[in-house]
Amino acid sequence: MIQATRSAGREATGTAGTEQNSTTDAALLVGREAVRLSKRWRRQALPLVGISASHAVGAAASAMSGPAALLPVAAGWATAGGAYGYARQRASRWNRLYAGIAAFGAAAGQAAVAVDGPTGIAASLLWGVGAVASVPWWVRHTEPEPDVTAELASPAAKQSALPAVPNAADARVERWEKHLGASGKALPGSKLTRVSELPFGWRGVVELNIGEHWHSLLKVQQTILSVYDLPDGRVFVEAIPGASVRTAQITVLTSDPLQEVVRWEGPQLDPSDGSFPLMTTADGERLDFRFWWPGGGATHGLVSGVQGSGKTKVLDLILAEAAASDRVYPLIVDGGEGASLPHWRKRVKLFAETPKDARKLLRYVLRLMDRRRKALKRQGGGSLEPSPKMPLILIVIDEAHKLLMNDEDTGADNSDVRRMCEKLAQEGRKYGIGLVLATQVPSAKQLGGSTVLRDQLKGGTVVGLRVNERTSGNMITSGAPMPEGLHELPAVFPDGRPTRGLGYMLTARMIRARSLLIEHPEQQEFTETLLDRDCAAEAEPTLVGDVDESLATTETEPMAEDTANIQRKIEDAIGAGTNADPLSLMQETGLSLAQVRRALAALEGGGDAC
Ligand SMILES: Nc1ncnc2c1ncn2[C@@H]1O[C@H](COP(=O)(O)OP(=O)(O)OP(=O)(O)O)[C@@H](O)[C@H]1O
Repeated sequence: MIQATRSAGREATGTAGTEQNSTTDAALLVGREAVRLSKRWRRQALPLVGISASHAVGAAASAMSGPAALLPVAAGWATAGGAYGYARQRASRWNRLYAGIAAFGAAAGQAAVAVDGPTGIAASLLWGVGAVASVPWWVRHTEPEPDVTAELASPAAKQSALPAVPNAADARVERWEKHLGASGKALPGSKLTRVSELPFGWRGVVELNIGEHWHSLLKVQQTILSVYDLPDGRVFVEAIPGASVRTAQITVLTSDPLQEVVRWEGPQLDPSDGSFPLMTTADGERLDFRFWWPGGGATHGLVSGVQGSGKTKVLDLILAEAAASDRVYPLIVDGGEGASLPHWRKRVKLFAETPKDARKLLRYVLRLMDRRRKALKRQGGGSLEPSPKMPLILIVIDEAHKLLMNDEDTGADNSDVRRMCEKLAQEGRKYGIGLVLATQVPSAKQLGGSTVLRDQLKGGTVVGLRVNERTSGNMITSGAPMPEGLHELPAVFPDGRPTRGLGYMLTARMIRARSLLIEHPEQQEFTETLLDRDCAAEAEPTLVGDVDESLATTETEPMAEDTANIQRKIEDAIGAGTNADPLSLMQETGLSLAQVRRALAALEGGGDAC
C-alpha cells in the first residue's frame, strides 16, 4: 500500500517534471530561434531599435518631473551623438550624412516625446517619420545574413571557421593528368599544380615522380604543345631556384607577345647598378644588359646572330645607352670595314674600320689600362667604379670573328688581336674597361678558339639571336639544356613577319626574348664624356681609315684582285645602274668596302689609288 502510494507519488512528480522540462525546452527553443532571427535580421531591425529606444527615452523623461527629466534625454542625445561619431569614422560621405540625419532625428524625437508624453502626437510623428526615413536603409539591406546555423553545428565547422571552398578542377590540370601524368603517358605520376594566369597564357608548377629530374620535362615539350594544342615555341620549362629538382616552372603561351615589336623608349641606364633593359621575355619580363656591377668592376658582353637576325640593332642600342651616359666612353672597332656601324663613325672618339686601325685602338686601350693601374693603386685596390670622372671605357667590336679568327684564305694570322682582347677581357674588369663583341655564332671557334675569351664573356651578358646551323660549343647555356637550339628559332612568325631580334639571353631564365628596337640610333643624344686625368695624358692614336691605310701598309689585307679588275667591276656596276655609293657597290660587286672606296677615289681622281 505504502509502496503503491510512493510509486503513485513518483509518477505524479515524474509527470509534473516532464511537463516542466518540455515547457523549458520549448522556451529555450523559442529563445534560440529569436536569437537566430535577430542575428540574421539585425541590420534590418536596427532602425526599429533606434526608434523604440528614442520613444522609451522620451517616455522615461516625460514620466519624471523637474531637472531629473533632463537626465534620460541627455543620455539619449549622448548615445545618438556617439552612434553618429562611430559611423562618421567608417562610412562614406553620403552614409555619414544619412547617419547625421538619423542621429539628429532621434535626439529631436526624444525631446519631443519628453515634452508631449509617450502617447501624444510627437510619439506618432517619431514612428511615422522614423519609418519613412528607414526606407533607404531597408532597401539597401534587403538580403538577410546567410544562415549558417547548421554549418556551425557540424563537427567540420568546429575544426575550421572558414566555409569550405568547392575544389573546382582546372581544365588544364585535368588535361595534364589525363594525357601526361597518367600511367603509360609521357610523364607518369607527374602533377600540374599552382596554375596562375598570365596576360598571354598561364604558368604552373610541375611536380615529377621520385627519381625524375626536371630536365625530363624539356624532352617532352613537343608532347606538352600537342596536349594543349599549341604551335611550336609556346612552352617554356625552367628550374625553380632553390626548389627540388623534381619540380619545374612551366610557362605556356596561348598567344605570342613577341610577335609585336617593342620599341626602345630612350636611355635607361641605371648609374647605380650599371644595367639597362635590352630584351623583353615572352612572359613580359625585362632582361638587362650590364656595363658594370656596383663594386665589382666592368662586365663584358657577347652578341651573336646571323645576318639579318638583329645583331647590329642590339649593338646600336648598347652604343646609344653608352653614348647618352656620362659614365661610359665608347670606342668602336667595325670588323665590317665600316659598313656595320657607319652612323657611329663621327660620334665616337675612335672608330677603327680596318684591321690595322683595330690593332692600334686595342694597343691604345691596353696603354690606358696601364695608366689606370696607378689610379687603382691610389685607391688601394678593389676595382674602379665608373663615374663621370672615371668613365667605363667600352670597346664594341662588330664582326669580331673576322678579327679574331685566322683567315685561311689570305693566311692572315690574328693571334695578336686575340691576345690583346684576352688581356683586356681578363684584366680590364677592375680597371673599368669593358669589351662587347659581336659574332655570327656564339661559339669559341668564332672567338678564334680562345677559351679565355669564351669564359670571360660568359661571365657577362650573352645574347644569342637566330643562327643558321646547330652550334657546337654554344655559349648560350648555363649547363641546363636549352628549351630549343638557336638554330631552331624560326626566321618568321606564323603571321609572316620576320623574327628579327628574337633569341635568348644567358640568365637564370631560359625563355625566348626579343631585343628592344632602336629605330634611329643616329639621332640619339650624345653626352660628351671625358677620360680621367691619367688616361687623358695618353696620346690618342691616329686612325688612318680605309683609304689612307692602303698607302701605309697592306700587311693585314692582301689584295685579292688587281687594280684594273676592281675598277672595271665598279664601272660595270655603275654602268648597269647601281648607285655610285660605296655600300651599294660593295653589295653589288662583292668587293670589300675598302676596295670600293679606293677604286672610287681613283676613278674620281682619274688616277690609280689602289
Ligand atoms: N628587335 C627588333 N625588332 C624588330 N625589328 C628588328 C629588331 N632588330 C632588328 N630589326 C630589324 O631588322 C633589320 C636588320 O637588323 P640588323 O641590321 O640589326 O641585323 P644584323 O643581324 O645586324 O644583320 P647584318 O649583319 O646584315 O647587319 C633592321 O633594319 C630592323 O628593321
